[in-house]
Amino acid sequence: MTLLEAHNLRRVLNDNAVLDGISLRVGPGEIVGLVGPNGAGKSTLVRAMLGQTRLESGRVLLDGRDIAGISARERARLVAYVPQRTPDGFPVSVFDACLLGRTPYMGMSPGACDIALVEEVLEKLNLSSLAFRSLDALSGGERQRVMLARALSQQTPLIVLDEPTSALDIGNQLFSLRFLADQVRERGVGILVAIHDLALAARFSNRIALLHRGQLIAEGPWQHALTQETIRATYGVDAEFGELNGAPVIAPFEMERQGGA
Ligand SMILES: Nc1ncnc2c1ncn2[C@@H]1O[C@H](COP(=O)(O)OP(=O)(O)OP(=O)(O)O)[C@@H](O)[C@H]1O
Repeated sequence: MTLLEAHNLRRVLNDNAVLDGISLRVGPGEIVGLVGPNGAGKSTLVRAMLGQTRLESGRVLLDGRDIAGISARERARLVAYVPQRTPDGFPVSVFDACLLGRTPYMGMSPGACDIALVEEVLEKLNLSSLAFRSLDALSGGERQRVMLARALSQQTPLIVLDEPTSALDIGNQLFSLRFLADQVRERGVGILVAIHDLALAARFSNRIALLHRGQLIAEGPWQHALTQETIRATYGVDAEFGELNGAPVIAPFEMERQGGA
């Protein structure tokens, strides 16, 4: 079974193919790490796979059905999205922001089980002390952690995240990704995560999809997708690989100049 499938997606902006024939799938119980340099098309692909982008061609299947034919409410029961940027000017409490994640299941107002679930998620993510603070009054990293809590409150079989650790310190980066990996193991959730940190991507993903100029350059286990050749061709840097306590280490170096200067 596949939770999310993209078939031959093509998106052109300003005569530029931002997505150029991309096919990708995410199944239950796996984390797919989407990596690639700035402007590669990661956010565009993420939004396309959520049915939020007009496409020149291609189609996206969510839970086996064309996403265009699935209502917003049903989509929200199937997939939760953590966007790259948290909206400003959103003066609700942390608790209410997470409760919004329960909207696809609620009638006019939240039930006791919705409230209990949000309380539980906030506690598990060490956010209970912020529950009644306004979202607008939080730091960037705190807000990013709340957006993850909101997505988890949605209790979907699929979670799509666009750079969910970009504002987090190293402790919270590890904590958040470990928490997501636990969701995969315990609940069989499928995850698509766009992320810049190649070592973290390698450590937590079952599969890596490497995007460059709108095309998938490599896809597979990180040892296959992230090689000196693919990193050189996409990021324009050299890389050395290692392992520390079982965790991959990927160190970038400036490429040596050919022929000197
Ligand atoms: N509205 C737009 N009009 C024209 N070009 C756009 C528009 N939105 C995005 N692009 C271009 O599409 C390309 C892909 O952008 P996208 O945001 O998907 O990249 P990304 O891989 O997520 O980058 P980053 O790592 O910097 O977040 C970029 O070259 C960007 O400039």
